[in-house]
Amino acid sequence: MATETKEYTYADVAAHDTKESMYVVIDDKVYDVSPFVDEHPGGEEVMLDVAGQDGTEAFEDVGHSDEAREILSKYLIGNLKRNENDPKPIKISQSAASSSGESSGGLPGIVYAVLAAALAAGGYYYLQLQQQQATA
Ligand code: HEM
Repeated sequence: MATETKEYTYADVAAHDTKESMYVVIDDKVYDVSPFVDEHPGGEEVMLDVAGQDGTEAFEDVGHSDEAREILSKYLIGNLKRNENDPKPIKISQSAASSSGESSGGLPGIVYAVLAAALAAGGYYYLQLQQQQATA
């Protein structure tokens, strides 16, 4: 009740990554879910996977019910104060898959940029073609 909008940094959250004291970030809000770990219908393992981290994607991927969201809201302790170099929300399924192969960093960004450029160019030529056809 007394805890209103306290601000936590990612480092504050990361310090609570055990079953006994577990903070988790969901949608930039910080939850102390320690009392719930044992009760979680999905098991404690998955909770431990996101303990002290941003579990937004993991939480959303499961498609939790409104009831689950209500339970979550009971454990709200504050807001996350994000810094630029904080890690991105982790995704359980991906972190398991990507642990085997190490791909070079920066690539996805370039891939998106090239795709966007290709789409833009494609759209432009398509419009030009249409105009040519209309005036012919
Ligand atoms: C952090 C706070 C969390 C809360 C309060 C929470 C709450 C709940 C609740 C109430 C259920 C029962 C089904 C429902 O109502 O949707 C559930 C199921 C489940 N949760 Fe969570 N959950 C949390 C985090 C997570 C995370 C991080 C994962 C990671 C993948 C996860 C995975 C699952 C799975 C797999 C089930 C389905 C279990 C089954 O039906 O056998 N949960 N959770």
